[in-house]
Amino acid sequence: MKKVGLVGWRGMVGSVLMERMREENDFASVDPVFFTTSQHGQPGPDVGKPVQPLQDAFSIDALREMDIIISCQGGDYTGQVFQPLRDSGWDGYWIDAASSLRMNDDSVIVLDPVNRHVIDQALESGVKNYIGGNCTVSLMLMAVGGLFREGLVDWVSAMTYQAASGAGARNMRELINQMGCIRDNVASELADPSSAILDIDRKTSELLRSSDLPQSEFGVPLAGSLIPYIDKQLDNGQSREEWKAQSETNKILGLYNGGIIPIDGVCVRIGAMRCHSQALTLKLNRDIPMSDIESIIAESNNWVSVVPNDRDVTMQQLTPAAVTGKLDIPVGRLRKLNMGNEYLSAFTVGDQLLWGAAEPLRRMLNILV
Ligand SMILES: NC(=O)C1=CN([C@@H]2O[C@H](COP(=O)(O)OP(=O)(O)OC[C@H]3O[C@@H](n4cnc5c(N)ncnc54)[C@H](OP(=O)(O)O)[C@@H]3O)[C@@H](O)[C@H]2O)C=CC1
Ligand SMILES: N[C@@H](CC(=O)OP(=O)(O)O)C(=O)O
Repeated sequence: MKKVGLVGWRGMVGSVLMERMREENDFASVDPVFFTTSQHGQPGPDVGKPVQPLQDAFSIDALREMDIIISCQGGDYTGQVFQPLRDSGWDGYWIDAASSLRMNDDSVIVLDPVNRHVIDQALESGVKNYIGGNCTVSLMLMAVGGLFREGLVDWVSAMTYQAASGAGARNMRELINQMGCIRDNVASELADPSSAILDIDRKTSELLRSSDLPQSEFGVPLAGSLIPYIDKQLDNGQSREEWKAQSETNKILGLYNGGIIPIDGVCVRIGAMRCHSQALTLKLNRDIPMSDIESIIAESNNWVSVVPNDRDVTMQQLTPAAVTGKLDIPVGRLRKLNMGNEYLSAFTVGDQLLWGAAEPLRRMLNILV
């Protein structure tokens, strides 16, 4: 049985990974060793079989014992440990949720329902680093990867509606605290049906602009507002999150050696908890019937489904509230746009911690064992 070192399993992404591994009985087929940066020596988690006490995640000697390491600990940890571990001669498989190694030539971005062929080729040629993609990119490809696979896509514009979870656990808490604070601020007016809505609105706006609203994580209000900027600012005017769309998608699809498909858009943080949504405009290279488009999308993997472009069904099925905590990838609002029959609109929702983070890593581990 392969020795698998798990780092970052206590964090938000790591906990979702642990949940999925328990659900799928993955621990039965590996010999798991749990690492920590802060709780060295404490008992390991319950995974249905005895495990050693927690190992020191900074010990190169302990890490070197592993056949496979799977890290959800974040980019700083990867930056500190990965290269010294490789320099020590360790030749095992490194699976990582962090973005640090994604674009390296000796790494593959894993999303096996979309790029199993790329993964298989890399395994054959001896690649040892398998990195989870950016959540927004992975969710977009789980949704409309079939159209790329069929060679139908000229370009894509992705306008995103990204959940608080992408910014971290503390940000999720802050979003709820902001919501509670906004409600509490006008509780008496809300209880009185005759109170004036413009008074409620004025008090709420004043609170949003004041320092009384908790905002140490986001820096600004998210509840009752939105943030049209995610990740770092780049010199070309894109945010780093927007830059990832084209670079990571083309790498996942194995297109980075030529024939790049342009992908660009605006990434926006909204007050959802853990589901990212995206409004896509796809420029197709020919006019194909909607029924063919729907079948290509629906048949491209086991998790995607087409939601009919009907108001009631859309409101019930194509929302973060409906999708949260599930592996389902619904795609709806499919229609040809006024610009012409080659212009397709689509809206998709996906759980940012499942297919957006933990699930591709879990599946890569299973490919290796
Ligand atoms: N692919 C993607 O789209 C996504 C990737 N990520 C990546 O995953 C990384 C980890 O993100 P995330 O899971 O949000 O990080 P967290 O902050 O939730 O956890 C990171 C680590 O913090 C330590 N920790 C300290 N206190 C606690 C506590 N009270 N509860 C749990 N853990 C604690 C744990 O390490 P220890 O046990 O060593 O103390 C834990 O592994 C990110 O940095 C990013 O690189 C994140 C989101 C999406
Ligand atoms: N940037 C994403 C989350 C994330 O961690 O992305 P990445 O794995 O590319 O750093 C978001 O904020 O929603």
